[in-house]
Amino acid sequence: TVPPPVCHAPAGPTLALLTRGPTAQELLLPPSPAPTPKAEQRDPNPAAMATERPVRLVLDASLLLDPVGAGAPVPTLRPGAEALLRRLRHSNLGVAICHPEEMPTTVSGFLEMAADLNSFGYISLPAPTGNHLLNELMLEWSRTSSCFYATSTVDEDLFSELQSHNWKVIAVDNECGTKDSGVVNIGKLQELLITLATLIKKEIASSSILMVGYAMKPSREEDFAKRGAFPLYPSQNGLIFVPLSFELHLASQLQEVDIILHKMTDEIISIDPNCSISFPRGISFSAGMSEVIRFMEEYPDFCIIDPFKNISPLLDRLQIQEILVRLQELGSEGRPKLRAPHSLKVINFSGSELQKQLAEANLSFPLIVKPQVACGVADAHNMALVFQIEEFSNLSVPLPAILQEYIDHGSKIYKFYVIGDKVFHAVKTSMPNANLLKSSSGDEPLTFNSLKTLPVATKEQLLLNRAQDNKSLNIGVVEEAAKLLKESLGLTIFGFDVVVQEGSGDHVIVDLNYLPSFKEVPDSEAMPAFWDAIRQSYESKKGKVQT
Ligand SMILES: Nc1ncnc2c1ncn2[C@@H]1O[C@H](COP(=O)(O)OP(=O)(O)OP(=O)(O)O)[C@@H](O)[C@H]1O
Ligand SMILES: O=P(O)(O)O[C@H]1[C@H](O)[C@@H](O)[C@H](OP(=O)(O)O)[C@@H](OP(=O)(O)O)[C@H]1O
Ligand SMILES: [Mg+2]
Ligand SMILES: [Mg+2]
Repeated sequence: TVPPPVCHAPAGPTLALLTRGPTAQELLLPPSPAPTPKAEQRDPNPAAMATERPVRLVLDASLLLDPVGAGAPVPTLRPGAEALLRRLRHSNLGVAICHPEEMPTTVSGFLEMAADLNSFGYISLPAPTGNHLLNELMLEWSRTSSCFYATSTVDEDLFSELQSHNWKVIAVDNECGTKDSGVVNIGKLQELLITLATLIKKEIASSSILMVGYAMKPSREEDFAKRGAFPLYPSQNGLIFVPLSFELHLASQLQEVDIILHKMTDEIISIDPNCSISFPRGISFSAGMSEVIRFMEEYPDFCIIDPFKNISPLLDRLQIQEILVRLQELGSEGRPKLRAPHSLKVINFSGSELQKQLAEANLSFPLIVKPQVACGVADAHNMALVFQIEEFSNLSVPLPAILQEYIDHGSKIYKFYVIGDKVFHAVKTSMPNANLLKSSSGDEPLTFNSLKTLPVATKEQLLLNRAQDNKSLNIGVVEEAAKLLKESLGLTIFGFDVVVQEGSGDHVIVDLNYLPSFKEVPDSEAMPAFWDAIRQSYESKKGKVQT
């Protein structure tokens, strides 16, 4: 195969940019963020100026390779490096991995593969000779971008050459440290992102730039990050996002951060099902989240999205029911009724009074049975559809449970998402009418997990539904409910599920969720709404504190 063209800078030690195909500039780095419109069109909003200059980050090989495995036949990444690369991949920074040219190909190949996997560029750094250490491309970057060089190897000559061209050097975890005052020294790789974010924020030096520290489970972080939700390079409305690391000292991270964004239910260890949940009562959290809780007790004015007490009711399907019942005054003449399903809390399924209780709660079979605990623990989504009272014996749904009226809704569900002051909704296939499910369940309850094994309608059942005269959704009624929910819940981002009852056309809200994934909303709409919601929440909280 023809060796990739190598673009060499002028004589002397150069950075040979190994490229395949287009010239180094296009290939080496993923497209940098869109350049700001020309000065005359520049948005006066300082946050818009945040997109003034692309930010480029060059990672030296020493930062990523596991020093313990040095010289091993197969190179390995240092602990934490894989997470760092994954986060940088979605950071909207221009990133390149740099390694000495004379490095064994087993190692350089490994790094080049890591670069390719993460859509980074890579730079092969020939042995330093003479006094020119930067090649033309890096010099050009210095002129057009804010540039950062992160390494675990001290090279004073390279550092001073970089700094003379306005590069910021970050030295990570190097034993001897560096005398050079301009170099930012940090102890652990996990500190790199927040250090970088702090430097970027300082570089932009606009008071409107806000740093958001987020805490959620890795899979949820990845889902958001892949959509571009967490840029390290300021979003269009001036937000910078960094992961909060529970392995580092929290207070020092929060000194740099303006907002905490969290999904506390991802950090729940257990919930006491026998006590009514009222944060913090009934809930035990991970050590990391417990530290965030203590921090908020000490600094109640710190902006957190969202306050634990506001989220707490959404962990409890009984409290969700109480919230939804309050909405029922909404209905008005000539418009579909918006309501909660009839429901009843039970602490066991064998109560002799059960039949009587059901009648008092205006409940008849089929019933959908859900754990009272709505999320945060593994079995929060273990449910059952029960067609007759006999099927309650040995029912596997966690107790206490909520028995809910099952609404025949033609297997169509409307997932509404309130993101700041915007309301989105998506239509998804849902469970079919009860008669279609009963036939397949004999005299047994239909048990399922709503996240993993929801018994949604089959193609045939969907066709059957088509024939029905399904009442359509009245968006106005639901958007009014969304507005009321937002005011009463005090939440920045939440979701709720609406089904339209066949026959009556009642709009029934069957579920309420905190910080859902709103996967169905296109990124181009969801991300700006997500960022605006965060900034609005911050500004309204700050406004309240100042008054
Ligand atoms: N009362 C009801 N009548 C008819 N169908 C229902 C009812 N409640 C729930 N469903 C159906 O079951 C699905 C799961 O129920 P629900 O949304 O309450 O579970 P969840 O575990 O809270 O799900 P999520 O992941 O949305 O939080 C709903 O999406 C809907 O398809
Ligand atoms: O994982 P727990 O704490 O049990 O709570 C779930 C929520 O109840 C669901 O609403 C989430 O699904 P969506 O993000 O699609 O709404 C669901 O998100 P996930 O399916 O991405 O994990 C969970 O957050
Ligand atoms: Mg739901
Ligand atoms: Mg839910």
